[in-house]
Amino acid sequence: MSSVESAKKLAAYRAVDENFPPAAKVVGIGSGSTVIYVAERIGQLDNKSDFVCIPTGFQSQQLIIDNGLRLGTIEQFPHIDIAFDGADEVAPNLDCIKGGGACLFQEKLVAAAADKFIVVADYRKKSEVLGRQWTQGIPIEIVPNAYAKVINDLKKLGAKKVDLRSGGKAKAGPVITDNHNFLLDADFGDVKDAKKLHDEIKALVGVVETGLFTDLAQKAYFGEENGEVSTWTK
Ligand SMILES: O=C(CO)[C@H](O)[C@H](O)COP(=O)(O)O
Repeated sequence: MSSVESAKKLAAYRAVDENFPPAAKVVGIGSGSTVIYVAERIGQLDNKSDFVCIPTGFQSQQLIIDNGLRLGTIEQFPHIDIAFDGADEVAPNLDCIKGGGACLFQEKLVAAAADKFIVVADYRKKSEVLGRQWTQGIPIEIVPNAYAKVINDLKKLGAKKVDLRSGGKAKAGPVITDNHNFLLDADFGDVKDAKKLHDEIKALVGVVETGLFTDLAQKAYFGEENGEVSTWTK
């Protein structure tokens, strides 16, 4: 296993071991490559028939099923005890950029519905200022036919570059999210006030949600290159 992969696993296992409430009834499961290890660890619990897991997208739903966990929906269980998720970049105040895996809307829905939101990541995600490590831009989910207007609006707000995320080799044309929307990646350089920028972007007609997660995470676990785990707490 590479050092990055083992860092992800260490962070995820430690986060579950230290935070999973013995009496949990509803648990949010995020998306991405680090959360794979969260689902694996939760799947090793003896009491896994006692709680349901709420996914943040298609991949997350498969992780829940593959690890023998009970699947529920956010419509059935709008109050979540604890949610675990990865991040693309984390600032010391625990503001995050998320959405690299195109799941940001459901990830934010689950995080916002959770009493406790724990971030798991490897050492590359730590950042003094958001926008310095994750340089491809802030992911923004938009209603498809609004894309041209929202690109113009984002440039007026100060974005240096805005890309309509494409499917690359896997799909000609734009990525379609689990909610049948498009994604923009907007590069604003250093993000000094994530809440303010989020509010400005969210106010644009056509925007569904932004990948700026502010005031949501209580603790972040980082797997380090040397095999240790460090934490940042709000
Ligand atoms: O926000 C996300 C998906 O939309 C992921 O949580 C984020 O991209 C981190 O993924 P990984 O653990 O693979 O680095």
